[in-house]
Amino acid sequence: MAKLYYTKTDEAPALATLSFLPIVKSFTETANIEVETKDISLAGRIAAIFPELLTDDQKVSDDLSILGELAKTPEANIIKLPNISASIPQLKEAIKELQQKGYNLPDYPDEPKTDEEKTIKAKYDKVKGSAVNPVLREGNSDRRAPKAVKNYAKAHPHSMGAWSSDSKTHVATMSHGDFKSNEKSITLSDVDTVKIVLESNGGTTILKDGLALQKGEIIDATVMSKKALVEFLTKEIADAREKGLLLSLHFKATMMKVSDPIIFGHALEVYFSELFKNYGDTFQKLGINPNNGLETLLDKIGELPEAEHKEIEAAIKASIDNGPDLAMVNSDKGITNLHVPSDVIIDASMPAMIRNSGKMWDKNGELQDTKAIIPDSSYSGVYQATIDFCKENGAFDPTTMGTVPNVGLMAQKAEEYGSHDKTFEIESAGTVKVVNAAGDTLIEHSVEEGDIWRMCQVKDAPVQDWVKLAVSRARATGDPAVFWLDAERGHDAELIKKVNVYLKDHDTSGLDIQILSPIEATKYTLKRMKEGKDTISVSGNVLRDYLTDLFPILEVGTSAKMLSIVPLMNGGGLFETGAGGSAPKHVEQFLEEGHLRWDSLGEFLALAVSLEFFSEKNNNKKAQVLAEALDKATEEFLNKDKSPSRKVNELDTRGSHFYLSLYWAEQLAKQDEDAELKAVFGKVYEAMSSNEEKIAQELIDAQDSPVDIGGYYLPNPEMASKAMRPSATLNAILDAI
Ligand SMILES: NC(=O)C1=CN([C@@H]2O[C@H](COP(=O)(O)OP(=O)(O)OC[C@H]3O[C@@H](n4cnc5c(N)ncnc54)[C@H](OP(=O)(O)O)[C@@H]3O)[C@@H](O)[C@H]2O)C=CC1
Ligand SMILES: O=C(O)CCC(=O)C(=O)O
Ligand SMILES: [Mg+2]
Repeated sequence: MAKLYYTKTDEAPALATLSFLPIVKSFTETANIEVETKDISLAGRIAAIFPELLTDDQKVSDDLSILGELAKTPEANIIKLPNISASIPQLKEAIKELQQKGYNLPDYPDEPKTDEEKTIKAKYDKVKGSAVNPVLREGNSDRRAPKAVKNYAKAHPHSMGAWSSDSKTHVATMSHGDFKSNEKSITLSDVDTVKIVLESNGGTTILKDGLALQKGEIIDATVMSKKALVEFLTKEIADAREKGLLLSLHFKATMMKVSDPIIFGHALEVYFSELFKNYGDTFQKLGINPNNGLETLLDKIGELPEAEHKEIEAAIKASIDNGPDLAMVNSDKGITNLHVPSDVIIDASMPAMIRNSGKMWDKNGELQDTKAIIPDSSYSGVYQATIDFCKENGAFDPTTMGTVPNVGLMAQKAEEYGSHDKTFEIESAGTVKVVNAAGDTLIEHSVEEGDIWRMCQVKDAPVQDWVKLAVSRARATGDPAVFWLDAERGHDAELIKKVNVYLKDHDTSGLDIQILSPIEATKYTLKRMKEGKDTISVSGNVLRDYLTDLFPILEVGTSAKMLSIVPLMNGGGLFETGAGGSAPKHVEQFLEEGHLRWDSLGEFLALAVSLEFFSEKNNNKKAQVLAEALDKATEEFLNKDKSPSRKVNELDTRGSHFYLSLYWAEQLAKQDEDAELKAVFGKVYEAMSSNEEKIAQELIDAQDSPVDIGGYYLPNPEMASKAMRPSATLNAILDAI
C-alpha cells in the first residue's frame, strides 16, 4: 500500500511531532492513508551504525538509508522535519547520553591510533554534520512563502529593528588566499575516473582514489591558505579591538562539516593567541582540539590539578577582558560566539543580525554594532550588500516588502554538499593534483601545511533539472528569475555555460531571466523587494541555504513559515518543513517553563502538498479533499493568529496544533466533495468546537512548570508524548475518529 513517510527528528521539531503526528494520523486514516514514521534523529542514526554492540531492544533499523533509497523511487512521499546536523561537541553529548542509558557505544576517538579506533571514527564521522539532507535531497529545492503567509506577515508584521546610516556594522572577508580566489573548474567532456594526490618532498600521497565522474559533470577545486586566513583573522581581530567593535564570527560548521570547523579553530587560536602561546603544550597533552570550541577546552582543563586549572581559567578570562568584545550566544550564561562551533550558524545568524538593526548581543546583554567575520569571500558580499542597502534605505518593512523565493541547486550532492570526502587539511607543503585515468592533471594547486583543499562536483542532470524548475517557477509567477552566478568565478563560469545551453530547451518567451553576480543580484533583488516587487532567486547550493533564511527572516520573521518542496528527480516528492533548524533554544524554554514556541506552519504547508501529491499518485480523491481543507484551515489559522506565542501561559505549539485541527475538521465538515468525510468530520468538529475552551484551558494548565522528558537526544517516548499531549479531552476526540 502507498504510504506517506513522516520523519522523527530532534529537539523542538521532534517534540512538535509528538503532538501533531497523532492529529495527522487520525485525520489521514479516514482516507486510507498509512503514515509511517522513520527515525532520522541523531540518536537514532548513532544507534543504527553499531547494531553489533547493542541489545535487541536497543537495536534500530537504518532508517536514513531506507529513506535515501526510497527518495530515488517515484513512489517517495516523505515529510521531512529539520534534524540536528551535529558538530563534534553535540555528537559527543549524544553518545554520552546513550551510554548513560545503557548503550554500549564507544567514545568518539579524537585522535584514533589503532585500526579499530579509526573504523569507529569513520563510522561516527558519517553521522556528523549535515548527514541527512544530502542523502534525502535527491532533487533540487523550491522554497517560497505562500500567499497566505505573506498576507499574514503584512497584517501582523514581526518586529524589525531600525537601521541607521552611521551603523558601524560590516562584514570582514578575505581578499586573497581564500576558496573564492583560488577556485579552478572544468567540465568533463567524457566519463573519467580521477584521483586526488598530494605531491610533496616526502613523495606522493593519494588523498582520494577511484572517483568516477560522469560526462558533462562540472568539477571544481580550491584551497584556503592557512597563512592568509591567520593573517586575515589577526588583522581583523586587532581592528575590532582598536575600534571597540563587537566581534562576531559566522560559519557553517554543521553543513560544511570538514572545512568550517578548521576555520573556526583558527579563529579561536588567533583570538586566544596569548593563551595558546603560553599553554599550547598543556592543551596538546590534554588532547584539546580548538576546532571543537571554547566550551570543550574549558571542560578539558578541568582534568588538570586545581592550581593549574585555576591559572588557565584566569588566563582565559584575561584574554576575553583584553580582547575585542565577543558576540554572545547567551549573555546570561556567558556563552560566547567561540564556545561551540554549531551555536552560530551563518544562514540564521546573519539575517537575525540584520533584522536586529545590524546588532548582536554583548556580554552585558546589550545590542552592539558588530564586525561580522566571514572568512571566505565566495558569498560574503551578499551580506555586505544587504547591510549597505539597509544603511542607505533603512530597514525593510514587512507590511509592504516583496518576496524572494528560491530555486536551489542541490540534487545528487551538488557543489559543496558533496565536498566532505574531498576536503583535506594538508599535512605537508607540495602540490595537490586532480589526475585522470589517462594520467593527465586536470587541476592543480600548490599548497602549504595546514591549508584546506577541497573539491566539489555537480552532475549534469541536476543542472538541467534546476534550469527547468527555474523556468517553471518564472512561468507560474510571471516574476523575474535571477541566476546568482559570478562569471568571474571558475565554477560559476562553467555553470553559466550550461545554463545558457539548457535555457534553450524551454519556452522562455515573455519571461525575464537574468544571470547576475551574487552582489549585483542582491542589489537588484533588494531594490525590487523594497518596492514591494517579487523576484525569484535561482542559486547554487550554499546560496540556497543562505538566501532561504535571509529573505524569509526579513519577510516573515522566520524561515519556519516557508513552503519547502523538493521535487525528487525520479518522480517522488520530499516535502520539507520550512527552512529553519531544530531550535535548541525552544527546547530549553520548554524544559524550564513548559512552553514550546515551535511554529509548525512549515509542517502544515508540507503536509498539504504531500497529501495533494499522494492524491495524484494514488488516485485517492479523499486525499485531495483533505489537502484542500488543510490549506483553507491553514489560512484561517493565520487569519485568526493562532501561531504559538513566545511567552509562557499563552498559546504554545500544542495549542496551535489544536486550532489547526479544529479548523481542518471544520473545513472537512463544510465541504461537499466527499460525503463520508463530511459525516465523520461533522462529528469531530462538533466535539472539538463545543470543547474549545476546555481543551485550550487544559493546554494552558500544562504550562508554567519544568518538564522532564527523560533525555535530550533520546527522550523517553512515553514521558515526552505525555508532555506533548496534555489535553485528555482532545486526545479522546482524536482517538475516536
Ligand atoms: N533542514 C534541516 O535539517 C536543518 C537543520 N539545522 C540544524 O538545526 C540546529 C540548529 O540550527 P540553528 O540554525 O542554530 O538554529 P535554528 O534555525 O534552529 O533556530 C534559529 C532561530 O530561528 C527561529 N526558528 C527556527 N525555527 C523555528 C520555528 N519552527 N518556530 C519558531 N521559530 C523558529 C528561532 O528564533 P527565535 O529565537 O527568534 O524565536 C530560533 O531560535 C543545528 O543542528 C542545525 O544544523 C539547521 C537548519 C536546517
Ligand atoms: O543540512 C544542514 O545541515 C542544514 C541545511 C539547511 O540549513 C538548509 O537546507 O536550509
Ligand atoms: Mg539553512
